Amino acid sequence: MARSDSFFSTISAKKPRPDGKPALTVRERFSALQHLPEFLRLIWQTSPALTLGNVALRLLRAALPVAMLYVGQLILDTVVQLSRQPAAERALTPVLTLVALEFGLAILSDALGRGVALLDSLLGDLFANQTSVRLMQHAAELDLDQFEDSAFYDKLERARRQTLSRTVLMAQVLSQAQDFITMVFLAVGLVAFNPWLLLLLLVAVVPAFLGESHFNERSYSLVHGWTPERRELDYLRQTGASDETAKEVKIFGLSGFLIDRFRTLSDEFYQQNKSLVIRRASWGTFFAAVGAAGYYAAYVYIISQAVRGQVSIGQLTFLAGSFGRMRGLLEGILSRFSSVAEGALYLQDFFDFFHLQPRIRRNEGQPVRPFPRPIREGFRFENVGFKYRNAEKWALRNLNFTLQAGEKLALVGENGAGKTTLVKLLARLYDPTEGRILLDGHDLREYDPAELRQEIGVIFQDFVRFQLPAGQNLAVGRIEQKDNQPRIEQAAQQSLADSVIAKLPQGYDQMIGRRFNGGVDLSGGEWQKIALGRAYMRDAQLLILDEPTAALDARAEYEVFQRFKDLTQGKTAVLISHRFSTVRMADRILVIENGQFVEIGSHPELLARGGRYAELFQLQAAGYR
Ligand SMILES: Nc1ncnc2c1ncn2[C@@H]1O[C@H](COP(=O)(O)OP(=O)(O)OP(=O)(O)O)[C@@H](O)[C@H]1O
Repeated sequence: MARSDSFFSTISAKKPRPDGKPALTVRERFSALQHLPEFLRLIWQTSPALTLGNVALRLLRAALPVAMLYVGQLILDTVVQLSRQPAAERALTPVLTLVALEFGLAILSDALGRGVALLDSLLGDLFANQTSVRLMQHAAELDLDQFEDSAFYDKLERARRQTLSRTVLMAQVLSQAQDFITMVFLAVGLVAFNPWLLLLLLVAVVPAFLGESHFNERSYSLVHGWTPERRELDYLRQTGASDETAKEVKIFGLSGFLIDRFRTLSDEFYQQNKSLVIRRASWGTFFAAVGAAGYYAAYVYIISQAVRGQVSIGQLTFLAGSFGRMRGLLEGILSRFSSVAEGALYLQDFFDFFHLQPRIRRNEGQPVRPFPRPIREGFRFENVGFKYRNAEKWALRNLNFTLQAGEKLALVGENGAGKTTLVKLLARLYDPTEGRILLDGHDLREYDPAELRQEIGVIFQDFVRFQLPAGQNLAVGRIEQKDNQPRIEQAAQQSLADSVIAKLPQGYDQMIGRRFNGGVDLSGGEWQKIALGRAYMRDAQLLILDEPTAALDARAEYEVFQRFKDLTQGKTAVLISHRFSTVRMADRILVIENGQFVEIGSHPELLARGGRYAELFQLQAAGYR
């Protein structure tokens, strides 16, 4: 074994982790244990009754091993005593009573063990379910911006993987307490006989503990450092075989490329992990031998005491049994201790995720401005600039204009000009990096974001194709109304989705999307009509359609916008489209280029001005001539 790979070199030197960070110090490892109380509180909150029951059964079970060993001692001593008596006086009853007692204890121990396992599994399932719910709830509160950060994804991923494995940690912590109590009982007998035996026990077992905890830390570091790659592995696995990607993977013949990448990454992880588990197994064997040597030294000592007549045969079995069990328990406790500490390291990731706070939220302690009903003045952009997280370039800069109440405003600009970004700022999915947006004269940040979003209906170009029945797919626009069939049908009519749904074998109850049984997929334009219906489900004061009509044929798009104009009478609306035949229907058109304001005005005004809009319009019109 190379020097740099040996156990002693890795335990003494601070070797960098695979993610480039230095290995964790012993102190860091111990400090992770501070998360245990919070973790235990979560378990308690999951089900106080199951937790109490579990603890009670474990306490009872903790006392059984010493009781059984003691009964064993009594049995042997009674047998020896009886064997020395004249044959006629040898009554079996006292021995049989003791054997019956030991039998009873054995049955009880087994029943308690099964009871504990049952409660562990019930509590574990509940805990995993509740944690998944909390995870989804918390993720829903976070900002969009946080979802676009890869470090955030790593945290989310680690927290997600935690939900199941944490139930193992729970059982480990509880077993730890149980075994500790058993050990205290056993130690009392052993110390009374000879306190040095306890010391011998510690000396025999501690090296194994140090080895275990060292390798646990290495394995945590490996797994932690590999989070991004493991995410990539999941991504590759899914991309290689999923309904969403199958089409392009086949057409472009990508499977080889994806499989190669998967193989390279997974092999690399396998190799690193393999070398770790081999070293772990080798050192583990050595330390187990040290432990066994300690046990046999003690055994020889106890036997010699028995031969000298200083302890009875019964005591010999009791002491040897106690020592053997204690060794097992202590080894178990110590090695479990390092996996508990390792589990606590993972807990850190788990709680880290839950401690992430959204920035865009209701200001605690400050009065919230009620949302204006109706909006009187509109939205005013004052010198608004926005830069995406980790981006060099400004997506929007120096934006000054007013979206007047009741106005239909179209946004025009080339790909990447910043149109969608502007809409996201209006919906407060992000806050401006500089400048501010005023609604009726007050900063958007003074309103409750939840209320603001209720008053805004946005359909994005990359709207979600929910794998849900057709009716519910529309109802997601206002999910509280999911059982209001007339309302859903009205929205379908308004968005032209009604004719799509009429063709489905099960109408509004037809599952759409191919993921689930009996699902029917729709064409791009048909999906868009469904998504548009979501906008009509809302009673929003501001409606935003960010190119949700790109896949509609020209006639359908024309009709959609004609209706949109009629149906949103008196409401404020923002439309994004690359088709000028649609754009010209708006009251005013805002042209942006590279995130900057270029011009604003009605279609005739902008044409007359002969600026950028006129140029783009002529360009498109020329294509049709
Ligand atoms: N989540 C993001 N993170 C980083 N940069 C982004 C993100 N989304 C958009 N951008 C960048 O911000 C700029 C503006 O993008 P935006 O989506 O607002 O353009 P758009 O005008 O809507 O374009 P299109 O007509 O193609 O839909 C682009 O340069 C884009 O690359």
